[in-house]
Amino acid sequence: MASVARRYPITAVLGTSAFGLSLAYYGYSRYQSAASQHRSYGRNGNFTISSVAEPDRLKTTFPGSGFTTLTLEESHMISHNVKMLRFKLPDGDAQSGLSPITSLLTRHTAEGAWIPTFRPYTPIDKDEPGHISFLVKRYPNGKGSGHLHSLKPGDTLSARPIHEFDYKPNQHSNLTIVAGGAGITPFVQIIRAVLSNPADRTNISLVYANSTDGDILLKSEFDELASKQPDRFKVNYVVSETSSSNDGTFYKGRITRQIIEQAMPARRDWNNTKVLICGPPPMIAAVAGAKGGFGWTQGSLGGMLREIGLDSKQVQKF
Ligand SMILES: Cc1cc2nc3c(=O)[nH]c(=O)nc-3n(C[C@H](O)[C@H](O)[C@H](O)COP(=O)(O)OP(=O)(O)OC[C@H]3O[C@@H](n4cnc5c(N)ncnc54)[C@H](O)[C@@H]3O)c2cc1C
Repeated sequence: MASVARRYPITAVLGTSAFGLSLAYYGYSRYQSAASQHRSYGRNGNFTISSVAEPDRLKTTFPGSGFTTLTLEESHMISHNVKMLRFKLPDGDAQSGLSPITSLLTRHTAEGAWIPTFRPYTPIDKDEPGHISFLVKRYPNGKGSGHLHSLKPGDTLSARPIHEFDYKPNQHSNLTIVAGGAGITPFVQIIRAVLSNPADRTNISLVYANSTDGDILLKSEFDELASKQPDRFKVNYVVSETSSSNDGTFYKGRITRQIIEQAMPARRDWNNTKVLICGPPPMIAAVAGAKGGFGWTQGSLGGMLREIGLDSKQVQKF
């Protein structure tokens, strides 16, 4: 995931150097510009899967500029380090109205700090009116994840949308998605959007890597989608350590070039294929080459995807 790089502006500014300050400004203006760009996407700067079908009935929450205040309704741990957080939207009748793939840039100022912390998180719910939910993995000493895990019902969070990837039905014949850990969250929206649209013929192949099989997020949903639409959605789980209950359906170890090649369509169909990748920076570096500019740019294509002959235009790093 680009998170380590996206952290740089804030950590640098804590060092109070002029360089740190300019990095912080650069980081924040990038988010501003991403949000402005987002405003150009449809009604209220957003559209949803449901808005495609019923554009006039939709009432959306995020205006496309400025931060919106969300109130935590409830939260619970779903694994040893991942929490599900369900927030109330300011208008109980509205949906989030976020198009795939849009994340929310959260902002909070820690006690005693003089500069806010900004971190992106991706809503994973099915656009239920009045609510928005996140799955947040906690990192040791994590500023953003630690803050979200510490929130109690009634506490508030400021967030604004950042559009990460402009998805159009049938734009690609195949999407190969490579995700690591909580890096799956940006792709949940797009997987649901593609597979719930009968007019969309895009095939999706997911390579999803985790430390243990217990860390796999939303596994039952992915398994159900794969069993209902086996020609359109294939899942390949890769786990470093498998439990004794592993039934042999996982690849053991780390993502390899062979796993990716096996997940991708036949080489003759690569022209219209897009590979999307999000996960820990070392995983992104190994699979697709490191992001550039402290994580603010795509960086050149490297790693396994370059070795197998993909072009940088066919790959999007998050
Ligand atoms: C587009 C996008 C969407 C995202 N959506 C989600 C989401 O829905 N849910 C979610 O949980 N996260 C998501 N993230 C990651 C999130 O934004 C933060 O980067 C993450 O929570 C860590 O931030 P932190 O402030 O807690 O940790 P930091 O204070 O930045 O770092 C604390 C420690 O954790 C380590 N660390 C931080 N990030 C990672 C990582 N990715 N892998 C391994 N070690 C790491 C650091 O090395 C450091 O030692 C998303 C990231 C992007 C780019």
